[in-house]
Amino acid sequence: MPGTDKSDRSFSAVTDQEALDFHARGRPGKLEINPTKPMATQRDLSLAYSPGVAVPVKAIAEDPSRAFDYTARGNMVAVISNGTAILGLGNLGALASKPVMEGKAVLFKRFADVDSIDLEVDTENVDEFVNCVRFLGPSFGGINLEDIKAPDCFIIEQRLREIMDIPVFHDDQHGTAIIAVAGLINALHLTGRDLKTTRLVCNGAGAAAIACVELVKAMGFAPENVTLCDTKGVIYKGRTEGMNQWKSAHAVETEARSLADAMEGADVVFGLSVKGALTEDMIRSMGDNPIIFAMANPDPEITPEEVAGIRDDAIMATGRSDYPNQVNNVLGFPYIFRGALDVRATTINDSMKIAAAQALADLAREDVPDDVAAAYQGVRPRFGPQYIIPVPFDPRLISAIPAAVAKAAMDSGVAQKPILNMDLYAHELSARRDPIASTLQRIYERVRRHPRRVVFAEGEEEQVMRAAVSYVNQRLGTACLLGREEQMRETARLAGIDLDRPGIELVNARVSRRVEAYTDYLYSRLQRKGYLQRDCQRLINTDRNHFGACMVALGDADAMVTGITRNYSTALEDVRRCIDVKPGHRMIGVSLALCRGRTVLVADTAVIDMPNAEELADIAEEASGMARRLGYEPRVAMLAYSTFGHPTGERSDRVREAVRILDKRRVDFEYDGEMAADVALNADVMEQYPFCRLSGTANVLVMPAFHSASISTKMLEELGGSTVIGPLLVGLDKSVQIVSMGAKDSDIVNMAAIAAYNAAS
Ligand SMILES: NC(=O)C1=CN([C@@H]2O[C@H](COP(=O)(O)OP(=O)(O)OC[C@H]3O[C@@H](n4cnc5c(N)ncnc54)[C@H](OP(=O)(O)O)[C@@H]3O)[C@@H](O)[C@H]2O)C=CC1
Ligand SMILES: CC(=O)C(=O)O
Ligand SMILES: [Mg+2]
Repeated sequence: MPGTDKSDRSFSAVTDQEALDFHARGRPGKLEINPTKPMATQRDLSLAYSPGVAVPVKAIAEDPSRAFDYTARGNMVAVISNGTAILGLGNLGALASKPVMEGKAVLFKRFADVDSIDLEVDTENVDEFVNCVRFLGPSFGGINLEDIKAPDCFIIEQRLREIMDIPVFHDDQHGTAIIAVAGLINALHLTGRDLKTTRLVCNGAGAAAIACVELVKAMGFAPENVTLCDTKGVIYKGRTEGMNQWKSAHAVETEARSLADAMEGADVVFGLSVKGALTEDMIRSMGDNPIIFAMANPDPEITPEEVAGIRDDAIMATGRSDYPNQVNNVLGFPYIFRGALDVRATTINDSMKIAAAQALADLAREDVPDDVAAAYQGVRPRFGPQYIIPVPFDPRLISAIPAAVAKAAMDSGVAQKPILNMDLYAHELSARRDPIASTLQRIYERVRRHPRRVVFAEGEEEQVMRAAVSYVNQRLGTACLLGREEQMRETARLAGIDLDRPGIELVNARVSRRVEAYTDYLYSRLQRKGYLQRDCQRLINTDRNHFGACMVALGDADAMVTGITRNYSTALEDVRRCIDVKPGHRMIGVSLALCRGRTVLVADTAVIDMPNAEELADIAEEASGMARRLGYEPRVAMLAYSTFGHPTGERSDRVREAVRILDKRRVDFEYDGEMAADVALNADVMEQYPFCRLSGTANVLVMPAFHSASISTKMLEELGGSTVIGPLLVGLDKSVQIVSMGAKDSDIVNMAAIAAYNAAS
C-alpha cells in the first residue's frame, strides 16, 4: 500500500507513578487562574471593583452584547461533566472526572488560546443537570459537555441547545465524529472505496458511536451498510433488549447477531466501546485493506501491534498519541470553539462540523513544511496509511481549522460578528501558538532521531533519577546515573523509581575501569596549575562533576547535566577543569525567556561578569548562533540604559563600541544598539527611531553586564510570570548543561534534552 511505513510507537507511555507525580507536583492539578489587569493600587481597585466596576455593569445591563467587550466571557468555555462515561473507564462519578476535565481545559488553552474552566456537576439526574448548566450561561462564551453517558447526553445536549444562546457542544459526540470522519475520508480515498458501497461496523452505541454513525450517514453511507453493536450484540430491527430511541434509529435488517457476525467481510470498523472489545479473529474476517479505528481511551479495542501481527493491509488508528493516526477529539474541540468564539457564533451547526472535518482531512494531504516536520518526530510524514490525520502538535491546525469553522459559521448565518479579513485572521490565529512548546518540541524530536548518551552527574538525587527515567522513557537515549549503586538503589526503592530498565546505566566512579584514563587526562590539563597526580585521582574518584565531564571529554558520553547540588559557578569551574571552550568561540550563558506568547533569548546570563566591547560583540555572535540552532532568525538588540547616544555614559559607550565591532566583523544577522529594553521590545517605541536597523522587535537581548542579565531574567520569572529556561551554556567544546540548584525533574529533563541536542548539532 502506498506510503506505508513501519509501524512505530512514536514515544513512550508513562508509568502510573509518573502520572500521579505529574498531577501532584507543585500546585496540585493542572490549572490556576491569573488576573489580566493590574490590581496593585487603590486606583486599580477602584477601577476593577467598586466603584469603577459599576460602569460596565450598567453598560451590559443596557446592551448584553457589551459583555464581550468588558468581561472574559467571549474567550471562556466551560468544560462540564457528571463523570458518567469518563473516557472508556465508565461511570466513576463527577469528582473522579475532574482530572480529565482540567485536562480538556488546559488543552483549550494550549492549542487554541481559549480560556477554559472545568465544572463537575454531581448529579445523574438529567433535569438537575440541565438546570444547573442553563443558569450558568451568562458566564461563558460556550459550553463543552464531556464524558456524559448515553442516552442522557443526547437529551441534555438537545435541551441545552434549545434554551441557551451560546454554542453547546457535546465533545464525545460531535468532536469524535468530526475527527473520525476526517480520518475516514482519507482512509476511503487511500483504499479507493466508494462510500455508498462501503460496509461499516461500529462497536459501541453510546454518545460517540451514535454521533459518528449519524455523520457518516450524512456523508453518504447507505443506512443498510452501517451496523451498530453494543454489549448485547448487533442492533437489529425488532430487538427489544437494551434499546433506546437513538439506537432504534440505526437498527438494520440483518441475520447477524454478534459483533463477530457483523464484522465478517466489513470494510470499516469503529471501536467506541471498551478496551479489548475486538478480537484478532474478527479483524481476520474483515475485507481487504480494512479500516480499523479502535478509539476507546485510554486503551483501544485492539492494539496496532495485534493487528500488525495478523494482517499487513490494514489502515489502523487509535485514540492514543503514542501510535500513528491518533483519532481523538483533541484535534477538534479547541479549534472548533476558537472559530465559533471568534465570530460569536450562536451555535455550532452541521456546516461548521463538516467544514472542520474537511479542513482536517485536507491538511493531512498537504506537503509538510520543515517547521512542521518536528511535530512528527522529525520524520516528514507522507499522506498514506500511517498518516491519514495530522497530529495534535501540528502547528498548522490553529490557523486551518478555526478559519474553516468561522467561515462556515458566517456562510450559514450563525455568526454575530463576521470576520472581515480572513487572511489577517489566519495570521492572528498563528500568533496564538505557544512558541516554547514548538521550540522544545523541535529539540525533543531532533534528539529522538539522534538519541544521545547523557551523564546525569548527581545520580543519587531523587529528582535526577526521575529525570533520567523520563529521558529514557521519551526515547531520547541512554541515561548514565553517577553515584554509589547501593545508595542509588535505596533512594530509588524508597521513591518507587524503577531503575532496572534498558537505557539506564548506573556508573560508580570508585569502581570504574576508566578512572585511570580520566585521571591521566585531568592531570595532563592541571599539572601546571598546581595539581598533583593524586589530587586529580581524588577529583575523579570523589567528584561526580569531574568524572562526568571527563566521560564527555573522552567520548564515553555525548553530554552531561548537573547542578542541583552545587551552585552554578562551582559546577562550571568543575566542568571547565575538564572541558575547553570551542576554538574560535566564547563561552556564555543564554537564557530563554517566554512571556505572553513571546520568546526572547537573553545573554550573557552566566559567565562574563563585566564584558568589554569585544566581549559584548562575541556574546552577540554566540547568542545569535544559539537562536538559529533553536529555530529563530536572530534580531539582536545590544541593550543599555540609553538609546542611540542619549543619555551618554561610559557603560553605554562600551555597548556602542560593540555595535561598531559587529559592523567591522560583517556578521550575518540583524543587530543594532545601543538601545533601552522598551525600544528593543515594543514596536511602537521602536518606531520613534526609524533608522533602527532591526526589522522587528528584538528576539535576542545582549545585556551590558552579567548583573543586569541575571537580575532582569530573575525579575521576569518572579514578577512577570515568564518561564525562563537556562542559562544554557554555549561555546564549550563538549556539551554540558548546568541546571539551577533544586531544579525539578522536568527542568532537568529539558536541560538534558538541550544538552543532547547541542551534542548533535
Ligand atoms: N478517541 C476519541 O476521541 C474518543 C473516544 N471515545 C471512546 O469511546 C468509548 C465510548 O465513549 P462514550 O460514547 O462517551 O460512552 P457511552 O457510555 O455513551 O457509551 C458506551 C457504549 O459502549 C458500549 N459498550 C461497552 N462495552 C462494550 C462491549 N464490550 N462491546 C460492545 N459495546 C460496548 C455500551 O453499550 P450499551 O449501550 O449496551 O451499554 C455503550 O453503547 C470510550 O472508550 C471513550 O474513551 C469517546 C469519545 C472520544
Ligand atoms: C477523548 C475523549 O474525550 C474520550 O475518550 O472520552
Ligand atoms: Mg470524552
